[in-house]
Amino acid sequence: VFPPELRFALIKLFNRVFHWFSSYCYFDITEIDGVNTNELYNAVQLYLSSSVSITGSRLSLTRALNSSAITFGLSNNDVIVDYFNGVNVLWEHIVTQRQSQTFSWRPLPEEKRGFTLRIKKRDKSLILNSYLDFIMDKANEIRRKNQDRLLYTNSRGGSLDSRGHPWESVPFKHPSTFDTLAMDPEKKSEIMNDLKDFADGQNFYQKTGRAWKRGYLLYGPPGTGKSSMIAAMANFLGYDIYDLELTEVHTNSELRKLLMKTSSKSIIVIEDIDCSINLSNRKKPNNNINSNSGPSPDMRNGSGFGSGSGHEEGGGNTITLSGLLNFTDGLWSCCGSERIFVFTTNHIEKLDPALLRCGRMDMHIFMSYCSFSSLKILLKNYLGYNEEEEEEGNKANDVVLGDIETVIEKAQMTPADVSEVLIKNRRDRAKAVRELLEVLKLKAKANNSTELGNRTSERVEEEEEQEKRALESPNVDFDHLSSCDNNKNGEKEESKEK
Ligand SMILES: Nc1ncnc2c1ncn2[C@@H]1O[C@H](COP(=O)(O)OP(=O)(O)OP(=O)(O)O)[C@@H](O)[C@H]1O
Ligand SMILES: [Mg+2]
Repeated sequence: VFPPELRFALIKLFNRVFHWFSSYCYFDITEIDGVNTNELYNAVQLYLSSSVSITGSRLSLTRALNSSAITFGLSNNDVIVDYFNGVNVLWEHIVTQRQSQTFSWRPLPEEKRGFTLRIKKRDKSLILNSYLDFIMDKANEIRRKNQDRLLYTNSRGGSLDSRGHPWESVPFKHPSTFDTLAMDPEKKSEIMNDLKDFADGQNFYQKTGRAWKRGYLLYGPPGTGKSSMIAAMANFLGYDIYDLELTEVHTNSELRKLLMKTSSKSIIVIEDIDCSINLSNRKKPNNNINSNSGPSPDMRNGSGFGSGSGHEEGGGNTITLSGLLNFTDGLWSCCGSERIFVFTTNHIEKLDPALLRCGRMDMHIFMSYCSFSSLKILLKNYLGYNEEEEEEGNKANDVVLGDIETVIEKAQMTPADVSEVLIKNRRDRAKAVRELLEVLKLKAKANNSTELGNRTSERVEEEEEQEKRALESPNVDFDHLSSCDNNKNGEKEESKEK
């Protein structure tokens, strides 16, 4: 009877009047907001999954790819009541069919899903101020517990994904823990305590006015467990890892954006920091400046790392030392909290003093060759070797272990090499230990002879030098046998003679 416009207007009016008298207000949280995925939707879903398990009447079960836990969710159009700070709220999960595919950069799901939150109008401020934050925190916590950890990388080279994120993530499943990590037990517990203090240190950092972050520099030869240590740290604290590939970052502002998109409770890792950036070019613009006196003004202004002034070589990397320092230390580094920076390198001597100076990286950890105390951990983990148990009888093994102890420092084997030997023989404990001793002995011997060799070659070089000096006479023919430089001299003198 009514024309559609009038009908529409009436419905609108009715709704308005209804809302005026209703003591409730409603908030819609849709799964997709424009073209971006709504983070809050995912958070609410996870959050409700933790409380839904008891009260919901109909639940949907999901298990994410590679995840270790099943999550419960509200089924379509189901309702659940939650209780927060003395206030009752009602959540409804609403699923409708999407009408027509509107234009978008990526295909949208067939269904339109969203949560509706119903609260009393008088509770509005309380809920909006703290409830949603609470949900976000809780969801992060649940995610960490369920999915173990996430490993993020920026391997896409600056391009963003459909959600506008520069980071790509996969579930992080590294089994390394501080128990499996072979290193000096004292050093290990020192690091563990440091991490624990950091994680529990919110009040301390607040009180002292420091940003809640910490930096570790891991250095040592390849195969000594630097990457394993990072995994162990993540597993110990339950943090996500952001593996930052510096060579994929082109500008300082890109670096800053990456930082802004990291979550708190995370470890930001830059592996092989000496290789990630071209350090040799760095010195070019600052030839006259003593690099030991900290970062020069030039470097601070942006001609640090990468291609010198940053504009040469067709838009190569323009990441600068100052950019990197700002990344770890500057105001931007505090845009989240509870973050750990870890840099690794095989050559600490190649790093710029500015990166090493006090307070920049809070702890420098040297990952060394396998020591006897580390070996004991490996023996326990790989062979089930138990010291007390062994003491009772197996004297033969004790002798072998004693021998190993005397030779292990000389051998300079990495834990990676040692584990290789142990894995190969893990079925036969005695054989494994014997073979390890053999390998260690060989290695020690080789090290000894190269040391000797080095010394003798030094001596030989010296003698040659002396001989050369003796031969450096006007006689031209002899010079042909020596190095290029002498050769040139020779040619010159030859032409002179002519
Ligand atoms: N300290 C250690 N404790 C236990 N396992 C270790 C240790 N060091 C190395 N390994 C073993 O050796 C392998 C290689 O170690 P890892 O990748 O951690 O070395 P790295 O120091 O990061 O080497 P690189 O400098 O080449 O990156 C690991 O898979 C691990 O099993
Ligand atoms: Mg490594």
